[in-house]
Amino acid sequence: MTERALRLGTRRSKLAMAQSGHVADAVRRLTGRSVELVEITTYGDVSREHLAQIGGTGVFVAALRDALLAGEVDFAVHSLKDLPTAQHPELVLAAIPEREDPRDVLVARDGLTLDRLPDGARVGTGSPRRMAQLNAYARSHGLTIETVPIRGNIDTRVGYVHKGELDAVVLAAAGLNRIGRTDEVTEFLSVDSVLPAPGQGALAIECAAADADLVAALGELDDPHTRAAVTAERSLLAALEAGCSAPVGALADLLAEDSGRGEIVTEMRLRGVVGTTDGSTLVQLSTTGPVPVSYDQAMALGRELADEMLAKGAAGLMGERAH
Ligand SMILES: NCc1[nH]cc(CCC(=O)O)c1CC(=O)O
Repeated sequence: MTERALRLGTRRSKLAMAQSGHVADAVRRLTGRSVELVEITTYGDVSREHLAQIGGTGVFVAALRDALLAGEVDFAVHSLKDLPTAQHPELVLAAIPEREDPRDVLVARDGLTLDRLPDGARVGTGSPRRMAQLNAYARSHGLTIETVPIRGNIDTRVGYVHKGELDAVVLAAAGLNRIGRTDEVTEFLSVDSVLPAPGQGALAIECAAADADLVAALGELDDPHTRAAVTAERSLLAALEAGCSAPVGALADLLAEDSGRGEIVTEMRLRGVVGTTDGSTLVQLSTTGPVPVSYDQAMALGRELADEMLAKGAAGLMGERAH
């Protein structure tokens, strides 16, 4: 008897289709089963409002989860950074595959980089996190830039630069990589200047917790290092009681030392930032913890850093909390 095809619920955007396509291929290779894509439109795709105004996390995610819960699809692929931190009672993140480049990038006219932007340059981003860190960078480098709130899919955002309406836009490297447009990047922004969103560059593969066989099969795609890192980043975000539209950046990475016989990983480092969108105040801290990192340790590292950031006034910088 042949098993029926697995149904992968996906958004229609070019980025979502690319992500889902890659995961579908991997699942086919792994399970030998056929996988079909089922397109679903989410509120985040149709709304013209700015994301920060829609408020609330998970606008891209809700419709996919509804389809999962209704049994219309078997699994779904999300950009992890769009996923609310709260664990869904009936769904499980069966796999978090190896993360892509987590950095933000600049796509600017004439090959410009951040420190060569002209005075008064207009830089498009709808993300309070990016605004806060870009404006802080500008202030500390004696630049004057104007951050302009934009949103839309990658084509729309890059289009503002091509049409001459903006000098630059800031996007996630991973998104451009996945749709094959990395060559349009004019600068990969150092994480020392701009920390990415928690989970940026990682995907989450979600299915019903009750579907034990599928949970196990999809689990083959899991990358434990990525899972530990994004768990710490998302724990920080949750402990700050912030959502995906809050001005919070976080990045966990593994620190290695040369043992004389090759590199050995010694610690996990977690860096976090919160700031006002005008960049006048940033709280930026980091902490380290032992490896290998259990789930509980990753969670604890995030909470620990959040506590330190809150003690330095992080809560007062986040403004209205999105729920
Ligand atoms: N907020 C939209 C979104 N969700 C995930 C990505 C990029 C891919 C990723 O971070 O995994 C993007 C686009 C962007 O921020 O430029």
